[in-house]
Amino acid sequence: MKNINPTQTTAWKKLAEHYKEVKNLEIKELFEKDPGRASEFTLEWEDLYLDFSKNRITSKTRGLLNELAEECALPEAIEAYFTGEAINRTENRPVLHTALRAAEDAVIEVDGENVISEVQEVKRRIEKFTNSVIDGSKKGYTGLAFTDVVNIGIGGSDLGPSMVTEALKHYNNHLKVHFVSNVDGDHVHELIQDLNPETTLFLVVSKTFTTQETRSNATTIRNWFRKKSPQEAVSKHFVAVSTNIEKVEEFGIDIQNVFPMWDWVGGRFSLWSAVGLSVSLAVGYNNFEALLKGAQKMDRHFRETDLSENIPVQLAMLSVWYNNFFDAESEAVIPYTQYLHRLPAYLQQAIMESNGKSVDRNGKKVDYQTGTLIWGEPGTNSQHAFFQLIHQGTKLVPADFIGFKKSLFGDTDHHNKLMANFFAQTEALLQGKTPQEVIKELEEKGMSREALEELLPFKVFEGNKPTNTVLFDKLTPESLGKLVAMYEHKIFVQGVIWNIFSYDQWGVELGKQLASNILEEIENKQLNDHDSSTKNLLKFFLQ
Ligand SMILES: O=P(O)(O)OC[C@H]1O[C@](O)(CO)[C@@H](O)[C@@H]1O
Repeated sequence: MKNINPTQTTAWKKLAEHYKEVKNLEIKELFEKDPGRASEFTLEWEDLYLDFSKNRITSKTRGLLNELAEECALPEAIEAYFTGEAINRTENRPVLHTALRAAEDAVIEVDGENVISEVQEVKRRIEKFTNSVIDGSKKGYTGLAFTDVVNIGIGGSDLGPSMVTEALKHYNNHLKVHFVSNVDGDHVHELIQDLNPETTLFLVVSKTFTTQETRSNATTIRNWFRKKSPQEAVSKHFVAVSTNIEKVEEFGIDIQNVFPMWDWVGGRFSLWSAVGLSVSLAVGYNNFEALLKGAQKMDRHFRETDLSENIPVQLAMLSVWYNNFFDAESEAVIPYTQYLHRLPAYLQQAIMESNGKSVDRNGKKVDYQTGTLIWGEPGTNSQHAFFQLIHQGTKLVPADFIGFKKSLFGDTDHHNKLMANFFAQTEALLQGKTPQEVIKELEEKGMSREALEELLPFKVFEGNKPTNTVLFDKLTPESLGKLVAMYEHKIFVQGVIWNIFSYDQWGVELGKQLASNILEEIENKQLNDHDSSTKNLLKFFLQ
């Protein structure tokens, strides 16, 4: 991958000039002037309809953003990504979550070995295991079939599987799937008090198998389980997903019960591997496979489509436009389905752990903005929570609105209301409400001139707030796969443009180290040297 400072490119300089022409443009005027605007800035692909016309862009902006992508050598970078080049340079690893959903006959080599056969082998194991748990042929230590599954993991070993399991709840079978992640003991104790050890399967999911939270939760659960069952029962109830077989064995999980994963899969991109075992158990292997299929289709689209028509590329470049030229610090993701209520949390890790970097690929501190802050909640709940700030606050918050033409239960009354809000919000954010419109409205209500003038400034909406609308036919495993892969590739593109390494996460280490030192001090009631704030806090805690 090339090493290019984006701000030194010709396209960046042109964009900086162009920004001055565009920054005060009103999107609604652009619509008035150009009847073809909506179709110009819409991409339709399979069951996905992406409308990005409600953005502060013109055709020239789009052209320049595409030039920037070209100048930053994005096409070559995409090839390096898909073909297994070690683009995670600080860990010297390829980044191959795409191999997990590649076609069976694909050839992707790591150290001269085609990894696809191994991937397929693990998938067959996932399938067999899933079927045996669902049909009840795999039994617990007293001969009963499993009713509950607990995924023990954190970060990428939790957020992806739990987001997808929630998203696909409609497709669930009889198994109840739970997630425990936080090292907060109240999380795990709250969960186990209602579980029957005879009918519960535990999946200990940890790429490294060294993560404090996961090891603590797994230990607590194993101790609880051991009190209620004979020693040999552990092998019937505990399964692990990890790259670290040694540590798994040391922990006491039968080696036969280990599903491997690989160093070339980043934790936050691992839901497509055996890390997604909980998903497969919850919705059945065929649905898991359909999820992968959706992602595979998005991979193809991303790899094979011209930059200007490429969905993840266009979304990424718009995000760069707001982040680096408009100084927008955050982006909201608003899914109009309750099923996707964990999507913002999932994307927080995927996006912020990947692109929250301030050192470029030369090891030099960047002098431009990188990773955006991500936040969101489902609509319509979010409308009654933080939309006030998006509509009338001082900050610019570009937002992705994600909706579906059909609901899953087919209640059209509700769905029409939901989607009316979906369309109304992006329109309101675009149009705003002018002083004239407010005056007219208040006059019609018979308000006195004096009262009207006092109220006027509070009732005006500036509008001109950018949104992308992502509309799918229906929330299915396949459409979800496409959606998640779309964001994964958006992350990749932004990392290329910002010239940073998106696939390491050194920034999470320091806190872990300090926590382990402080734990020792707390346990021994012996405080070491700290800043006076931390020292006082620790003293207060220990009192
Ligand atoms: O799967 P593991 O190794 O337990 O790691 C869990 C999470 O911890 C991190 O390394 C850091 O928070 C994430 O990247 C990862 O998803």
